[in-house]
Amino acid sequence: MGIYDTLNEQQKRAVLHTEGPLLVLAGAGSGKTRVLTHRIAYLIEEKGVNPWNILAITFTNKAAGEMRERVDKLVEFGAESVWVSTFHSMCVRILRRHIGLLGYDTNFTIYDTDDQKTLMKDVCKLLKIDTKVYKERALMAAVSHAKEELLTPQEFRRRAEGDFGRQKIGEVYEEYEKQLRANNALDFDDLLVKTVQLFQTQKEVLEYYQDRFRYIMVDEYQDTNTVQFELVRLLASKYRNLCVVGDDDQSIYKFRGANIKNILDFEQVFEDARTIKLEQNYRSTGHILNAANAVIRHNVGRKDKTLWTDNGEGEKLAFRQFDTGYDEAEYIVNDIKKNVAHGERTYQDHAILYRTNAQSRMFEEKFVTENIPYKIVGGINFYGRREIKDLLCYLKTVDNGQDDLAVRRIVNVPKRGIGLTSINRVQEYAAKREIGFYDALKAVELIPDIGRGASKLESFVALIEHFKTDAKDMSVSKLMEEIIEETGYVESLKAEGDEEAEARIENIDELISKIVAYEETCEEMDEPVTLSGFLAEVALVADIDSMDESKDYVVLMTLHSAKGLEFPHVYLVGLEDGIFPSYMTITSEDPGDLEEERRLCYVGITRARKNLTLTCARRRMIRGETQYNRMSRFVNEVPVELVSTGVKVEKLVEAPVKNVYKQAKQAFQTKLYAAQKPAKQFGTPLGGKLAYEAGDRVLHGKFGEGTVKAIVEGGRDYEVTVDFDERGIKKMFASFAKLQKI
Ligand SMILES: Nc1ncnc2c1ncn2[C@@H]1O[C@H](COP(=O)(O)OP(=O)(O)OP(=O)(O)O)[C@@H](O)[C@H]1O
Ligand SMILES: [Mg+2]
Repeated sequence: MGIYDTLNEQQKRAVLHTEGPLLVLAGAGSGKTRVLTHRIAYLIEEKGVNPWNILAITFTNKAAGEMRERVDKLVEFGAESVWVSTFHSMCVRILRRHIGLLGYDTNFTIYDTDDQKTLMKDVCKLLKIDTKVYKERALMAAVSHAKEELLTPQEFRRRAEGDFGRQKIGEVYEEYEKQLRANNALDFDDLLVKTVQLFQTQKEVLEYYQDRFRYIMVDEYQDTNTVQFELVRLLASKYRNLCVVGDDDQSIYKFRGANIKNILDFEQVFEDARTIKLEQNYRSTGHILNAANAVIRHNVGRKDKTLWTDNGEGEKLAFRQFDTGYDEAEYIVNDIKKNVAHGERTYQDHAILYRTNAQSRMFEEKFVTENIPYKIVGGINFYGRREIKDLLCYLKTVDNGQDDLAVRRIVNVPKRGIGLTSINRVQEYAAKREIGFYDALKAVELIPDIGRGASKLESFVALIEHFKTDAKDMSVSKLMEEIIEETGYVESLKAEGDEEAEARIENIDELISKIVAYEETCEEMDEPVTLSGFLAEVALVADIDSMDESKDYVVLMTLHSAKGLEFPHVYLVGLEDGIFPSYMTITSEDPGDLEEERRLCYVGITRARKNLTLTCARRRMIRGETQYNRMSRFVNEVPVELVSTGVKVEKLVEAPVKNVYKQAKQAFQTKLYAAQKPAKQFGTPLGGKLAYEAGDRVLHGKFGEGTVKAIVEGGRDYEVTVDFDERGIKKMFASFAKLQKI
């Protein structure tokens, strides 16, 4: 039996222990996730378990995807019937079927953080809450925390008796819930809470899923919170075949309610649970592992365990301290360039990990000027961008007119002369009649004092209704293109004279690529393509999912997002007291906070397989001010003999520019532009005359002087290729490029 031979003794024991509760508690890179995938294979192939009866829960969609891939490789038949899922997507799937039993519509909307914030603002306004005293963000966190702890608004208020501040929060929580429900919407926490409620109140549903999921596995168990634990407990309580794997040293989500007690109490909750420890690390070199062990040993509240490896010592860790954050970024980008130029590594072998998203900017700028492909995971989240949100709100409105926030966002976007006064009148009317915003719009003739605004609102409704009709027999991508076309969205971007219009249009194109990809996956999986399905998927894409392994680029992300992943070369940056560990944790009265920060450092170090570079800067600009920071205490905790601190940077060799991604995108764009009806042109109308031609010297605002190489008709506009003296060859649309003949 080939595949099980690659497991060590303890791993094998964990794989073979299939009946009854099992806890695998082990350090980073010891093969916990690998045990889970092999266990799934073993259950199916050796124990004859129906794949349909297996549920594997992971933390991120990315991890779920990887696990799915590994299982597909190991299992010959039936792998696709195994549910490999995150908590959230599992809950969405269940709720889409059964939430009717809780009085919701099955096409409920999922609110992301931005939507939640807008809603919270509304709630505060309605309750006349002073948002200087009660900040929206803090209120959102309080509500979220209550949900993680499975506290209803009523229970929350009961517990808050006698505490004026908490009472106020309780009121907010109650109203917030009311509004969500009125909009037929759930926030992220609700996905879990409602599923637990469903299981608690609907015995048959619970039993159905208990029978369905006879074998349950949970990865990254140390980061489950109360509601997640409850969900797993309910599902597993009938057959008790539950295997959880985790590492108490990697618990990094306390701020999100993760409860380390879930790991420590596992043996109590599930009596007769077996515990298996894994001690051999297969991921990293000896030096990297020793550094990780040395750092984590400074935490007091932990079960001691030491990992070993027979991978050999490997190279020493590199440590570099720079004058500024800029120098730090420059060094790292050049280092990566050098590694790639030497043919030792590809771009995707490198990951830059930082404490907070804001730290990405400096690196981004450097990557852009060096023309190195990179990807930010999280941070400037694609789906957080204005144009993407606008278009998604159109889709949401077409799908489910009950989402007031979505409708309000687009009612005058692009501008169609609908004023705030009209919108407020509609809003008031809706509130008074206790109906949705869109329903009020549909009855606009009944709204008093609406006056001249009425006809514009009516045509907005007509437009949406027209899309709704079309949506019935149109693919999602076609629908999206139609919406873009008929609302004149792109044209309006252009007309705004927004400097970023070109980037925004690229984003829109990217959204369409995303929709097409969704449709293709559905086809492959033989699942129906639906607008609700697409929106649910989008709502679920944790930031981490913007990472796509098939493309070659450097990955930048926060330490939190890096959990469970591995890279040949990792850069841990911004290692300064005040940044990492953060200022908050240094000054906190609770020493537990610093320990959590140290666990985060342990997670970071253990992502590296072969090379680990630690960097910091003496001074850096933060929120416009220069800060002088000491080297992080975590660096000091790494034994000095494991570290090399060479100061000289080798001479750089130019890396070959390999930009497959851009090329693919350009090809797509050309296709998309060509597909659009020429009647809706914007930009330099084709057939119009440009002031220059191929061979001419031209000047560009940003790229300087260059020579025009080619001019091609690109559907809506001329596509001009220019060889810039300083910046090389670039393709651009004539109307955006604003080239001047010189
Ligand atoms: N017995 C083994 N033989 C060879 N390689 C192994 C073995 N066990 C694990 N590995 C490899 O070691 C690496 C780490 O494994 P895995 O990701 O499963 O560890 P983990 O314990 O889940 O780590 P983390 O705590 O970071 O999530 C992977 O590349 C995996 O393929
Ligand atoms: Mg893992």
